[in-house]
Amino acid sequence: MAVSSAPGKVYLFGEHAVVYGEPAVPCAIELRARVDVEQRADSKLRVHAEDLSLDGFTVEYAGEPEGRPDVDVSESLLNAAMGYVDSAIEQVRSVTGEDDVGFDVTIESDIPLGAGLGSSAAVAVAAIDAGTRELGTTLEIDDLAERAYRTEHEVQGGQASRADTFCSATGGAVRVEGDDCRSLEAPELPIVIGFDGGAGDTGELVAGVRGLREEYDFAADTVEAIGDIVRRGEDALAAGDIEELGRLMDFNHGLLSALGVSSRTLDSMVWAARDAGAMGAKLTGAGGGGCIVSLDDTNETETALSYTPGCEDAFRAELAETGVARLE
Ligand SMILES: Nc1ncnc2c1ncn2[C@@H]1O[C@H](COP(=O)(O)OP(=O)(O)O)[C@@H](O)[C@H]1O
Ligand SMILES: C[C@@](O)(CCOP(=O)(O)O)CC(=O)O
Ligand SMILES: [Mg+2]
Repeated sequence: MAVSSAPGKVYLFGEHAVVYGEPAVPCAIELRARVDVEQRADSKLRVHAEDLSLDGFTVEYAGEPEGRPDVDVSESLLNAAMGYVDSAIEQVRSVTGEDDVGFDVTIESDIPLGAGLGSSAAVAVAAIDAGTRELGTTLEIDDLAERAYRTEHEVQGGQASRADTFCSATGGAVRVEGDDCRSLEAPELPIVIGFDGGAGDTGELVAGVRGLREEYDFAADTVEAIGDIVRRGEDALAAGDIEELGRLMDFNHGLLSALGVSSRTLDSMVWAARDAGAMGAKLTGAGGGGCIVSLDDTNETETALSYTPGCEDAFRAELAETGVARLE
């Protein structure tokens, strides 16, 4: 058996715009997905995912298509739910050339699903890493990140950036622009997260922004303006100017909101954080529901969020220095 874990992330800046070639700066956080992979004697895939529930049932399924879980949900929902693991296992088969190999896969994760903290990337990175190692191949981190990116690209309907997967594979703060992925020096950041208990569908939200961008020049300009914010944000990060980072995060949230990917609860959490004195606050990830990220070195934001209607959980997040971890 091989076991790997990989961290989730928050975006300091640049989600969505990064899909169209603008830069983005995500930052890995100490919430991890852990994936155990064991080769089977047959060619079946059996997945046990405690945290993935469909129609109220924990997902446990065996291979395609006859072994799909017997739950009353649409095919597209089923594909969105199983797609990342199925596609990660396909990557393992393709890297190793062992097309008929079967696996038992068990996933445990601290990262809420679909909430903008990069659970999909962490699961893809950890599954590909454990699966390839189970077959005797240890991938270089860059290769691992690239393979995990292909998984996200496939499941998100051909629309994904390398940001989440590179960040999860390497850990730390990173900068991604197209296929140029690099690690950044980052000061210690007082990250506070608010979670509304909900989720957004990354593929759908990305498609929504794409549509707006094609229809309206000013939406395309908005995407470019997010790129400008990220470039200013990099300077602020390099200078350790956390107040400026916060201002730029506020601006970034406004532009994401203009692109239609915020929600009432994300906006109320953002405002609660700002009212509590946070240096800045924005949604993180695809949006639609899920999490906001704010910067505050006092306890005020966390406390204010915990009393904010619609906020289910508020917590501080530590930067994860380690990306993929090879546990067994
Ligand atoms: N613990 C888990 N077990 C199984 N699949 C998971 C798990 N966490 C995430 N996933 C996969 O990732 C998808 C959520 O990814 P996504 O919509 O991109 O949101 P995010 O990456 O922001 O959490 C889930 O629908 C599922 O396919
Ligand atoms: C919206 C996007 O920029 C980030 C999505 O992040 P998440 O899956 O919501 O954690 C999409 C992408 O970069 O592939
Ligand atoms: Mg994702």
